[in-house]
Amino acid sequence: MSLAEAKIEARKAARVRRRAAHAADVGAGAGRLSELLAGHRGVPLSGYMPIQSEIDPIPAMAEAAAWGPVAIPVIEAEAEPLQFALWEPEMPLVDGPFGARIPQSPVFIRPEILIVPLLAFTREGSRLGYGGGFYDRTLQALRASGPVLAVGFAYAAQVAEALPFDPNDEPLDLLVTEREIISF
Ligand SMILES: Nc1nc2c(c(=O)[nH]1)N(C=O)[C@@H](CNc1ccc(C(=O)N[C@@H](CCC(=O)O)C(=O)O)cc1)CN2
Ligand SMILES: Nc1ncnc2c1ncn2[C@@H]1O[C@H](COP(=O)(O)OP(=O)(O)OP(=O)(O)O)[C@@H](O)[C@H]1O
Repeated sequence: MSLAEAKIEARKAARVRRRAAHAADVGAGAGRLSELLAGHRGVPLSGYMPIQSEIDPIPAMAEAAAWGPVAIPVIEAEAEPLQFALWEPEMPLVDGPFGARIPQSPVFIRPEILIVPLLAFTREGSRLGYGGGFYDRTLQALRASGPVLAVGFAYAAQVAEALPFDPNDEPLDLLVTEREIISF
């Protein structure tokens, strides 16, 4: 199996596990994320507007927004890093590419903490996304230009024993699930 085929298979398996976890979600994840973010108050951070069966970080983002700048990802172009637009609870949003909501009038910032959505993770800190390479490109660019903490946010059930690895894959620094905070 080629690497690309292995990633497709891993994504399929991960979607099944994530969907089941989402159906059973009682909302415990955002509390754990808040716990972690409380140690970094005022640091500019990026969350995300959940799509599909992603775990919901919005309550933790809303709390963090009381202390410092919070942003959400915006795709400016294919094969380019993501940009991050300032976000406030209840602000007007419009549909962006792939169904993720984005601000109507984006004001971009450089986050130092990225809450990263994912399909699957390993206990060694690898991550599998949707295959756009957006977070890989973004983390590579941010890591080259200054401090950044990549915090995966996922259901515990999204763990994989191993994931197909390509040299462009950027590792996570931390991972938060509804059960625990794992540092790599
Ligand atoms: N909530 C959230 N926002 C985000 C991301 C994300 O992963 N989650 N992104 C992180 O990159 C960017 C959006 N990128 C995405 C890339 C592909 C797909 C996706 O669903 N792809 C389809 C296949 C392609 C298609 O529909 O044409 C799929 O997964 O089946 C979703 C988001 C920016 N915003
Ligand atoms: N920094 C980079 N420079 C060039 N190509 C890259 C870079 N990062 C990723 N890519 C390419 O983008 C494609 C998609 O990458 P990959 O399958 O790892 O995406 P993903 O991590 O699942 O998605 P995402 O990061 O958007 O959540 C691959 O062909 C990968 O080699």
